Amino acid sequence: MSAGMMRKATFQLISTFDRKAVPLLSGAIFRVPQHRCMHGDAEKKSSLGIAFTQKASNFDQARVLITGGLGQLGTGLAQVLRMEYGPQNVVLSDIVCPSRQVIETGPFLYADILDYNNLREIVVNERIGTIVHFSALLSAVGEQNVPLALKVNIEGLHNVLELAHRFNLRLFIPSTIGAFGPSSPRNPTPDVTIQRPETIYGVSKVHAELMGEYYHHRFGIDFRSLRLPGIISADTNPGGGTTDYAVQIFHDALTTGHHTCYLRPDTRLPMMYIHDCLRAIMEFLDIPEQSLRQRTYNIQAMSFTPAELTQEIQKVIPEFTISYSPDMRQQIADSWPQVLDDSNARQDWHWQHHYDLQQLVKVMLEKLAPKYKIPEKIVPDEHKVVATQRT
Ligand SMILES: NC(=O)c1ccc[n+]([C@@H]2O[C@H](COP(=O)([O-])OP(=O)(O)OC[C@H]3O[C@@H](n4cnc5c(N)ncnc54)[C@H](O)[C@@H]3O)[C@@H](O)[C@H]2O)c1
Ligand SMILES: C[C@@H](O)[C@H](N)C(=O)O
Repeated sequence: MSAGMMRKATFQLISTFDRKAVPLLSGAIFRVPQHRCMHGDAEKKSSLGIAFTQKASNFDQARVLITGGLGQLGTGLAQVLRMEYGPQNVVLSDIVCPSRQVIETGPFLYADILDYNNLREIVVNERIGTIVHFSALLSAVGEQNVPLALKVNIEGLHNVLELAHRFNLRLFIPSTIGAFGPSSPRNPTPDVTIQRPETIYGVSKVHAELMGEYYHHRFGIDFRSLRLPGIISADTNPGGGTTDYAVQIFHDALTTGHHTCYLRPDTRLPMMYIHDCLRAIMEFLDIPEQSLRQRTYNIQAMSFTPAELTQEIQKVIPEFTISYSPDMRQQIADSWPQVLDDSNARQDWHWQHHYDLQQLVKVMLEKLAPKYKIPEKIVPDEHKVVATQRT
């Protein structure tokens, strides 16, 4: 399949989420790095001492490994990467059982982020050139099991950094709004400011940002990170964070008609529709190194409170109701940014979000209604999502 056809196919895939709101994903993202094992053309000498150039074949192309790939973000990213680069060139991995669909759509491997030798074996055997490191315990589950969060989020990170160093891998590790704390400015929160998070998740993500940047400066590793808001998706479930209500509320609106929210009605947090998130990752990884003034960028799309989200849902489902019963997640949310300042991302690599609150509500209801066998007319035509290119 030609590159153009692949991009068209990617667009078609994306258009199953939302027919018009996502543009074509651009050019080559994962340039083949100078892998120490075998990548690229190489000057070799035969046993007779005759020099010849060994051409890189498809077999020698560097490939992408996604760790923690069966969570909320991994399968979606694998889908878009595979449409661009071929199913075999993107290896999903996790420690949980893959669905039949995962097994049928491309390579999947068991990979415990705490098992360095197994990871090294995978990098060598699978000719990995880029790691997208998604394995983590999120903010709420991290607080419930701090020893495990320390292991997965910090020891796991060290394993990935060591592999990147040894094999000269490219490394993308998402960070989060949770990397800020109560002493950070909250509205807006700039890229470089006080970072004193009060969750083990946040502490481990600041550690990841700093360690990644250290490995970049010290060893030249192409480390990149985006501080993501709460991600909202209709296709996958969130993994135990503080922003999860903003997904569950849509399921409740279409089933029971009532949502009990664990946050107060006025709790404002940055959020993003999954398409914008996946597109941001793809675009960010495609930026030439010299265009990046920093290695870790904030990205922002929308910020809303549970009360504002409810109002927007009620425009489509007027009988929907909400009640509030704040729990320990309230304290976490109160320490996080309300709005991220992402002006550096917008300036350096032209980041733009496409989905605002109104479009988010429409696309989520449109996508979830058929899953609950609710006629699509729940979203009246005038509320259907239309393409928007925000300027
Ligand atoms: N989803 C969001 O709202 C959001 C926002 C900001 C940043 N992020 C970051 O993006 C990344 C992916 O997020 P997500 O929402 O898909 O997370 P998730 O919780 O849904 O998935 C994490 C995955 O890590 C796996 N995992 C746990 N322990 C592991 C181990 N020992 N070895 C290998 N894998 C292990 C889990 O099985 C799970 O599938 C995380 O690093 C997260 O911090 C997510
Ligand atoms: C914000 C993000 O890091 C995750 N959804 C959490 O709430 O923990």
